[in-house]
Amino acid sequence: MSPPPPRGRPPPPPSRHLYVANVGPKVGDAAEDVAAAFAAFGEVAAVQIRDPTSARCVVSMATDDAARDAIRALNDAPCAALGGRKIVVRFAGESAVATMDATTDATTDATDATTTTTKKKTNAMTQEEAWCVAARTSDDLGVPGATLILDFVTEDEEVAMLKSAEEDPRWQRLAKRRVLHYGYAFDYGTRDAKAPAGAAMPSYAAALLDRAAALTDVPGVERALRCDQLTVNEYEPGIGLAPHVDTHSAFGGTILAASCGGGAVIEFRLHERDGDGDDDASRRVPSRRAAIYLPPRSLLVMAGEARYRWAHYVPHRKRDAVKRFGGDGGGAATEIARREGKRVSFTFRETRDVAVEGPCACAWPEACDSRMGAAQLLNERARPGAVAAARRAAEAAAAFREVEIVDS
Ligand SMILES: O=C(O)CCC(=O)C(=O)O
Ligand SMILES: [Fe+2]
Repeated sequence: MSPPPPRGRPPPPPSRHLYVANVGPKVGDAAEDVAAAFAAFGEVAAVQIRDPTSARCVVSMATDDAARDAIRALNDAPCAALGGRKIVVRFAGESAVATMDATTDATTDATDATTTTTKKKTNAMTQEEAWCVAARTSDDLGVPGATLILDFVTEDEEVAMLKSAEEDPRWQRLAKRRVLHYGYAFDYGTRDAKAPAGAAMPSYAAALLDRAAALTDVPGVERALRCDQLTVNEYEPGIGLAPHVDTHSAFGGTILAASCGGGAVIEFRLHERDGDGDDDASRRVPSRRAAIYLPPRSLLVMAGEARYRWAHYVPHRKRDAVKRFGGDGGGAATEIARREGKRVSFTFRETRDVAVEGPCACAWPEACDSRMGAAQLLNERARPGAVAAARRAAEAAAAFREVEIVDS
């Protein structure tokens, strides 16, 4: 008798094509998010996503070496660029690449972030659908506590703010953008701001914050004058910011973000969980997404749910899909806004000190680092049950705090 054939198939030989799992629209990633995550290892030639329900894709790097480096760094490890989710990365077999070629609805050519769409299936997903089409107004956005004020910054102020930032010698270079801090320096490791930034709040801040505090019917502006920290982010076209909730323990309840230079979309993502849930994907996919276009000289005020419960995110792409002003759904309701110039955002926050003020007491413990460790926040996407456990811990902590308050 001849020996039984070896079990399983041999692994595909090295190539520039990668099979990537736990990544894709099903778990909340647009093709450009995926391209941005892999771009750290070299040029990304294409990201192919099979359909809108897929959590797998084929990423084609420009070279075999870049593909090998991506496997080494990303396989079976939490991917920081994709919200800390653990992903699988292997060389793709010919069949995976061929299957994608035959059925792919959207291929993002990540080198210039243009999208070619081949409708080979009737339910074809276009890249614009994978994007979250952005509202023009915060009423339309529908995220409680988020208010956009158009033309808040005057043209003269915009010029002065950009000039003042440009001339500041303290710029800090991050992987994809430059940042500058005033008042207190934001620490990208702890996500806290405790150390003096080496510069007081700039001279333009007082007038802006005074005017913000005087706005009527804007939740949160009553705290504007407490802002003692400013972070300036400079984004080249195509660069974004990973989804995050600004640390509850480190910053107060109102965040104000002024946009200068260029516009961009900011997307809000809500991760709701029903009970313990045993569907892994339902824990990772945002249950709601809503985006809004931030034109130059606008001010976005985030308070309440928008600040504490929803993550915000600037997608890495050169074009945004935006609703037309006054669009009623008839005709072409969506237009493409190109990110042409640099966008420089000015984010004003109020620092807080847990040692003095105690932990955050917001109503959303599942998004609250005061009650959930930062590592746990990252892990919860990968580890079933972590959210429920954290929620139980948070409830226990809240109950304990109530006792403390009653006793004092
Ligand atoms: O660029 C923006 O408007 C957002 C900046 C932001 O979210 C932050 O600095 O935490
Ligand atoms: Fe933020």
